[in-house]
Amino acid sequence: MPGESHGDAPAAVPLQVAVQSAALSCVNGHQPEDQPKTLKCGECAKEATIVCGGCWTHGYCARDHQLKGWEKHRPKCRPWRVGASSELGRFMVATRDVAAGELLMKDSPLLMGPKMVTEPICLACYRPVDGEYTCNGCGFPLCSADCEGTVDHEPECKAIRDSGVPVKVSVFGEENSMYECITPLRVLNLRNESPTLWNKIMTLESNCDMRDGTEVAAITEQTVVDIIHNRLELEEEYETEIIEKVLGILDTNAFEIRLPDSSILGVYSSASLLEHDCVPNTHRTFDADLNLVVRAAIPIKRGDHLTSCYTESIATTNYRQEHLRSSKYFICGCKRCTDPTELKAFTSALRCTDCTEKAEAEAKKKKAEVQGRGRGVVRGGARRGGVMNRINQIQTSQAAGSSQQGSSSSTQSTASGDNDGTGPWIVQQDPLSLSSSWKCLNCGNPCTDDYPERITSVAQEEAEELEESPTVDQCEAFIEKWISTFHPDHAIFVNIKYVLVHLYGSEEGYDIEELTPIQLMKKEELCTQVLRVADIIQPGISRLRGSILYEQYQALYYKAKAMFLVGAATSEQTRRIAMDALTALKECARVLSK
Ligand SMILES: C[S@@+](CC[C@H](N)C(=O)[O-])C[C@H]1O[C@@H](n2cnc3c(N)ncnc32)[C@H](O)[C@@H]1O
Repeated sequence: MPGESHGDAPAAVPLQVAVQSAALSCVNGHQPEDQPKTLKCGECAKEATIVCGGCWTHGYCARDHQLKGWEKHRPKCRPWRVGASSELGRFMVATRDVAAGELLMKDSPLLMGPKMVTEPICLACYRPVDGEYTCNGCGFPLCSADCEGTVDHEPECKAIRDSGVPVKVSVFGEENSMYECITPLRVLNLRNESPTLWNKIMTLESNCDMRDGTEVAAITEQTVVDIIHNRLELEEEYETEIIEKVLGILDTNAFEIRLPDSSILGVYSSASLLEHDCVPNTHRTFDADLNLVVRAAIPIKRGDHLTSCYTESIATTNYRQEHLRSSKYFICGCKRCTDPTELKAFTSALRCTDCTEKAEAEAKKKKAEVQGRGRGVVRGGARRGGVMNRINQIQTSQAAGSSQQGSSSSTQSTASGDNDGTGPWIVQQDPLSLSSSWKCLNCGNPCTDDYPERITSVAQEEAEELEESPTVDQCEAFIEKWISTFHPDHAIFVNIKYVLVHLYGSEEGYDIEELTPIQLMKKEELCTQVLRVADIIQPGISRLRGSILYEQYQALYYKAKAMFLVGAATSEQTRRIAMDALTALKECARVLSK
């Protein structure tokens, strides 16, 4: 038709196929909202025979009506559909190729509330509170009278009011378990107050069968169920099974929303269907109205599942597996988890002492030979010490494209090297098996018993303590202490290096303007090391990459300036470093603008 463009309209899918898929994805006995029900043609209201192959939810009587209606449907259409399998439950599948950064969904919250254990926060605006103002109805601290009587706060306020015993929160600024039944109560309240929202939430996976008999279920039984039944006297209103189902749904599906001064929970309908993968292909953010915005992090192919990471991404395979098993009740079989090297990210790998010692001895021998041969030649070359020497070393390694730029010649360098999967790295042979042995990729020697787990947890504990109030010196000392034990890209190091990258430029005495060229190079090296891992475990659009790229830009920009000023770089060299800084900044802007 003249003037109409529907060349990019999705293919047509026979209605029968869509109905079968909907039946498959109809779990928990509920028909998901977005699946075809009674389908009429969007153009003429006749019985539909096909559906739009983009979203699989919009029906037409025939292809010509689909093409005619495409411009109208386009804004509502989406590039994914819901699928289902016995292993995964429901999941999302791309119905066409999707470009990195493309919007996949903008999901509004079905419900929000405090985390089960949280510092005291206002139950209306979620800002931290100090107890100066308390709700006249229920006694919970709020930030002001404006927050009293808000719709969000009403369910728990009413339940407490009705019980006749107001709450008294007396400890502030630290985690408090008095908040654990608030969000469950808000969900339960929907059963009477908003059946539509209630039904939407009830279609979400609760993992009830798997939770049954677990420690988590036992604890919640003693706390949340007890408070609701005995303290609030709502036993007749909410039976134990429904409270447990709500708790299971919250555990399995609630997203943590990080606000400027606190963290809360949000329940979302579509985004809950994202499948887990330790290398996700989507990126999540929250907009100002706390809608969950999901974009493709990398290019996604038609037929690929849309995935998100449910657990800490910078963590060892054992940590991720344990977290997913105990809180989401599944064993992750993703490519990262099943590969002993984690796709060469090496975030769980230890260092083989035997191989490292051998390599060090060889390196020493070679160095002595070279020094013996070169004696008399080097001496005349006026070995420049200090900054200039170091700058020269780094420039040389940069020119050679070395991945170990700026690192010492030590085989225990903190830089990422030997990442081709053959280095002296001790990895788990079968990462999904709890009894798997650990072996060195180089010499094949096995590691004794539970040593990897034990040493990792000792270092992890130390790292967590350090992260509470870290300093540059402490982070450097930590890396120095553990570098002979772990791969330089071990998750513990990546986390500490992430902190360190930011401290170089922000800690008192380490202001970005005041950093020496050596310190700027150190910051740059650390960025390169963290980015190597980030590119594998959080590729494309990711907060981790965005944040490090910004620090890399800063390091390069100030390095160019500092080197030029001390005469350590020519104009051409300075221009090249500045161009690298610009490239990092451009990529940072691309990543963070999504
Ligand atoms: C947030 S829900 C995802 C939607 C869910 N599949 C459904 O049908 O409602 C999380 C649950 O989905 C399943 N799941 C998600 N990703 C998985 C994966 N990679 N492997 C196995 N099960 C997975 C697990 O049962 C998990 O507890």
